[in-house]
Amino acid sequence: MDKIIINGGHTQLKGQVEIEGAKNAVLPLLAATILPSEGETVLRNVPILSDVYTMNAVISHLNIPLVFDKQQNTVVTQAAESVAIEAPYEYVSQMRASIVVLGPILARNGHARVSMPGGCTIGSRPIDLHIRGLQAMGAEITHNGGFIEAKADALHGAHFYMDFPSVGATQNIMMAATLAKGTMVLENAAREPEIVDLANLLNKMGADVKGAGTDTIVIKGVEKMHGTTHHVVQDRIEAGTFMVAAAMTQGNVLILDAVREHNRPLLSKLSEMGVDIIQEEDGIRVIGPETLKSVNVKTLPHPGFPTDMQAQMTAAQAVANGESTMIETVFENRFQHLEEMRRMGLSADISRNSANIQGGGPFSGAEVRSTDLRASAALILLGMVAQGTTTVGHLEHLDRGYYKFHEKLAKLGADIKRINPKESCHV
Ligand SMILES: CC(=O)N[C@H]1[C@@H](OP(=O)(O)OP(=O)(O)OC[C@H]2O[C@@H](n3ccc(=O)[nH]c3=O)[C@H](O)[C@@H]2O)O[C@H](CO)[C@@H](O)[C@@H]1O
Ligand SMILES: C=C(OP(=O)(O)O)C(=O)O
Repeated sequence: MDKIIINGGHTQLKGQVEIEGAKNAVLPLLAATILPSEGETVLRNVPILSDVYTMNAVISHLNIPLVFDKQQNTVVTQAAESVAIEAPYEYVSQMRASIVVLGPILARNGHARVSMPGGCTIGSRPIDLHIRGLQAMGAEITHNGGFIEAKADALHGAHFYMDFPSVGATQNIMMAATLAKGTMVLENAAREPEIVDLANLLNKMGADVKGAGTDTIVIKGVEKMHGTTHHVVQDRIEAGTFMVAAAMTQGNVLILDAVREHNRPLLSKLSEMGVDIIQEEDGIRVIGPETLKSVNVKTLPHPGFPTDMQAQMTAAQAVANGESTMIETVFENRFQHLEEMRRMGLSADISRNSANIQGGGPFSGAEVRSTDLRASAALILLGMVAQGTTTVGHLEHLDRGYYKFHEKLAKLGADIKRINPKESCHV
């Protein structure tokens, strides 16, 4: 099994780093390729990640011809005359995000069968909002044999208020509404940059989506959609991870083409911690201070502090001077990395969704395991600060969302290597 080995305690990251296209944008964009009934769709800046392979497999399974050119980071799909109705367990069990094919398959076929995604290590992750949104548009939904089956002779527009601004539900409902009759008004919608990226692609495909990036999205149904070309937005979570890495290692790193607007809550917290943030022509430079100051952080839906940066920010609080509280409000079980960090010397008390962190260390290298995607990145960041050798296992989580993470860190000066690279998952 692959492992990352870090020799830490002396790392000062320096240089510049390129960031990939966003995992959380490209997965729904790939799902949107189900919608066009004519033409070719070209997605550029597609990251080489195991989740992308999984979504590509789902799309191909639906009879949509798809070619992934890894040299060019491009996916090309051809509109299918007839799209299959079923996304099987085999794929959905590998990646929860495959649930976002439900809306587009239903929109194209009037009938969709998607395996129930189930929970994952960070929480139970129900899909009630996806289902209620589709029901509001006239879909009949049944659960049978581990599948959700959705049927609608003709989806229609409606008003739907989401109890919580779910990212996936917003994407599913938006895509279902593109080909519905009439106007869909989605209130308390998610506002993430990845939602805006999806709306931009849908509009280029001929849809009529307005308000993405605000809490009310209005989708006027159109007769049909066509292929187009689209550049996937930058991964703000990968960018943020390198920002935190620079901050934790007294580093000086230029995050190329980073978008300040997409990482505002993180940048503001890093500034409070004493980190220098400089906007340059080519990106954002992050300079870590000699000693980081602790700050309290609470995760929230965008534009609040992203839950996908919580583990990495917890690693930063661990090395910062002082006590801090991390409150996780989005997922109910997203503190497993703390247990692994304890093995490296972390002192933290967890009470429900709140962790009190006594920062400052000292930290020593240890053998730890990734428990989820962002936990793996956070453990590697702490490993760069801890004295001695840290070994991080279960890299299948890391490969879902980071492309050549260890190589990028090594290029910035970290003493890090990955062993058994041949067995690595597609990457
Ligand atoms: C592929 C992708 O883009 N994944 C991101 C997406 O996940 P995802 O789209 O799954 O996240 P959601 O925004 O839907 O979930 C947020 C919260 O809402 C709850 N919920 C969601 C749907 C629903 O029908 N009912 C319900 O109760 C979830 O259990 C969770 O507690 O947004 C999350 C929140 O920013 C990120 O951490 C994930 O990285
Ligand atoms: C939780 C994440 O992703 P997913 O929703 O794909 O599990 C993440 O990207 O941190």
